[in-house]
Amino acid sequence: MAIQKKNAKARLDKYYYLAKEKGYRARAAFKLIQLNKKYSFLQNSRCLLDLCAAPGSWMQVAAETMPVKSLIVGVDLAPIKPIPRTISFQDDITSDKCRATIRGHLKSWKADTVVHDGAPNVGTAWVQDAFSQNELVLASLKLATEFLAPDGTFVTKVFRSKDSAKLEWIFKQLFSKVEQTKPPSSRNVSAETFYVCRGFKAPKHMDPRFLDPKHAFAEVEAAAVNNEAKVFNPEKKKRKREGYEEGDWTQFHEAPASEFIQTQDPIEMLGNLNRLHFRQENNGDIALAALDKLPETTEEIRECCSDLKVLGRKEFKLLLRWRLKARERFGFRQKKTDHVGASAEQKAAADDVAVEGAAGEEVAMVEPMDEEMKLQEDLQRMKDMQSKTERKKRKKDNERKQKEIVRMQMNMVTPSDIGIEAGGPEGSDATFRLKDVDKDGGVRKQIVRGRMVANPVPEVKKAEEESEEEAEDDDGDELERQLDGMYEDYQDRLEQRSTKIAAKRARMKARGDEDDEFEGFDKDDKGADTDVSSDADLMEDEDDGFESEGEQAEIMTGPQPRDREGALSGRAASFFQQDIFKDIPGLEDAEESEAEQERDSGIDVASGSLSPELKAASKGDNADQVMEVVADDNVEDESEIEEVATKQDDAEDWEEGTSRPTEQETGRPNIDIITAEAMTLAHALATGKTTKAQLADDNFNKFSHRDVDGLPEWFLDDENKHSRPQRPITAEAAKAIKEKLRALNARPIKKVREAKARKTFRAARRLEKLKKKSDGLAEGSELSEKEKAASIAGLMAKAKKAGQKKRKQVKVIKAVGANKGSGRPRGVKGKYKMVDSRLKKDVRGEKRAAKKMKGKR
Ligand SMILES: C[S@@+](CC[C@H](N)C(=O)[O-])C[C@H]1O[C@@H](n2cnc3c(N)ncnc32)[C@H](O)[C@@H]1O
Repeated sequence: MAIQKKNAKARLDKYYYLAKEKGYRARAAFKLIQLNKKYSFLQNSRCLLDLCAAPGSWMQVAAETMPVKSLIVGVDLAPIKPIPRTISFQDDITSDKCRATIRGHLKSWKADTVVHDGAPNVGTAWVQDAFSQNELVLASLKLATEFLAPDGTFVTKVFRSKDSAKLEWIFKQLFSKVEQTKPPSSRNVSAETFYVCRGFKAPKHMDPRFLDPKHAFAEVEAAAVNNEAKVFNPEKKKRKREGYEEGDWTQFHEAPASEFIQTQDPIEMLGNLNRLHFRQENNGDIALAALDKLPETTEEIRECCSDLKVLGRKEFKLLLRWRLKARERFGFRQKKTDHVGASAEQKAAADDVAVEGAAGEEVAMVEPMDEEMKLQEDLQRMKDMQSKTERKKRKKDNERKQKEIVRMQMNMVTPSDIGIEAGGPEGSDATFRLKDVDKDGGVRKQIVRGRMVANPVPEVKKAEEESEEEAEDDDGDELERQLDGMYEDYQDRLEQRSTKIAAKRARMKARGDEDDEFEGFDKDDKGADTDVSSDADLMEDEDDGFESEGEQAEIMTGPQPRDREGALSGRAASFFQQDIFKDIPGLEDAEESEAEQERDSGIDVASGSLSPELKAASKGDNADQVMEVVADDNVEDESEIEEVATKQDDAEDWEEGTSRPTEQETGRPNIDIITAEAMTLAHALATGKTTKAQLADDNFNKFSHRDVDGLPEWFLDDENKHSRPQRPITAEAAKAIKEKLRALNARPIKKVREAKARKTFRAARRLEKLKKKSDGLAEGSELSEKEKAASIAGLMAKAKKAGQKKRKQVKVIKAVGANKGSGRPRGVKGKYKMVDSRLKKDVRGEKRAAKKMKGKR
């Protein structure tokens, strides 16, 4: 009961509610509305006949849509409440009485449109429903042919069934245009569909059998079942699209095996049955018993007989051979088949399965496959297999490439990943083959960083050509080179993320023994911070004075800018080095305060108290070790972001003419200590707890003088990281580093500092202008002193105002009179806010409530 209720509820869809709202008697109204929208037959009709019209929603729609004074006649088994401008009556549309009544109503008129939405009373079996609905359709068509005007339209509902095609054929004989459609308001779950038949041909004579359901839906003899195909091509299963046989209520069919031996058509049996059994019925079957005992009836044969639906060609042949042998044993007469022109093998094969009985007995032949067909089949199978594997491979490759791209874009590619893939199985045509990328890593860098260009730049092409030439290189060497290149890229990326590593690399460069490979801080680099002209251009536009993100990222790759200018970016630093900034006190202050901060941070205190040993160590061989300890990864706090400036770095940094004292002048090494470990070491040296010799000694181990020739850089880096003893750190050193970091954190961020500097710069410029103007006023004009003073005061006020940001005023409009209601009040421009007494009360109420709550707490 509950389920029924639920289903009934589910049927109340939007069309149900729409019909209710519009006053239609049934949701079916929308079907006619939608059909008419598509085919526009109602507008041009003057006379309409509605067959099966109750409760009358189609008649309502017709009355609404058809021209005034149109004739609308509706009939149904059920009574129809009167509808204005329409005639309705109660009758069975299949009856003669109904036809006569319609005639009486139409008189001499002919209908322009006949519509039929009939549905037999449901509740019986579906097949029966469909059949009676089709009968109803034929009955309505019969009436239509009688009352329709030539070229008229017939619209009918049809339930999809195997007879709908027959109906469609009939419609096509009577109408010039027949279209099947399902309006959106017709539920998807419903099998109903609509036929709109236009252009009634109005034939003068019609065979009465034409619209007789018995004739119209008479079964055409079913095509013979191709059992041979079932038996000899069992792999190709045909779906039962037309349903199961009439009267065949079971899905499982079996027969005694003896019947299979005796039958004239063994193929038919094998094709239709599910099982051949050896079961003895009550009255007994001697033939079956004998067959059961035959030595030819092996276990395999029994197994095959037990489920014929799963057998393949081989098994069917086996059964057919078994049948022949059994027949031979039972003395059935065999007929030699004449295979004229057939090959010996074909004959043998055919003989194998030919059923030879008495003279004139029907023979079932199994045509053997000839050689060519076999070959073709094999070839086809092989081709299929090959294309399948290729497809699989392509799919796999595509998936891998997709993943690789995503990883590249996310900067997640590690050298080892690429290394594996580069040497992987993709072959020479792989899109991301790194072999094809230039050796200096330019393009490769772009690829690894996910900035790959769509069209290869000339260098890439060149690299491709080169790589083709190099293709004969030893694979091992190539892989090694690629690994090295990738390792460099990896280092670059790490460097971008961590200034500490950048500092380490800078030190290595300064040491003089370095690599040409590391070019991160090359002065000629296009993105380098020393390009003053371009920087000036960039900063000219004050509003977007900050670099674009990409540029910023590049600037951030090098550690120098912050070293040199106290956290101002290289471009900003260069910009502020212009003459115009010389006299701006704020800017100098900012720089000085930076420098002071740095001095006060305790770093210089520590480095200043370095013993001569450490100073010497920092310059000598041991400096490497000290520095490396300084920048060692073994730190608790990853946020240690101070860079180390060596002597050489400093020399380069201050070339530009700033007045920072050199190392020689101060007599102190410009060393920053950034790890607790380095601080411990420095303390130990400073306090004399250790000596330079001791330090050198400590850093000596069995790996110190190993032969590093030919070892890849990534390997050495790794070794350097792990072949060094872990040094203890002291509490004081850790505290000192913490202090230093605190001081660092207290600094305003770079962007804030830059913004402040820009503000100061603008103020200075304004002042400059003001000064010029007031000078002009004071000197040139013939104004009195008082007037001059007033104009200067005015200028100053103006300049001050210009410095302040203008705030857009918001007009407050009271919502009374004409201002009440929605939309912008008349005569009000710009931002405005509407207030009314309600809002005022609400705000006051909120405030009161908040106060109360506060008091409670
Ligand atoms: C879906 S309703 C029609 C709805 C109608 N088009 C409307 O808009 O209100 C189907 C109708 O067909 C009618 N019907 C079924 N068999 C009939 C027959 N033999 N003669 C007349 N009407 C019949 C039923 O009484 C039922 O009212």
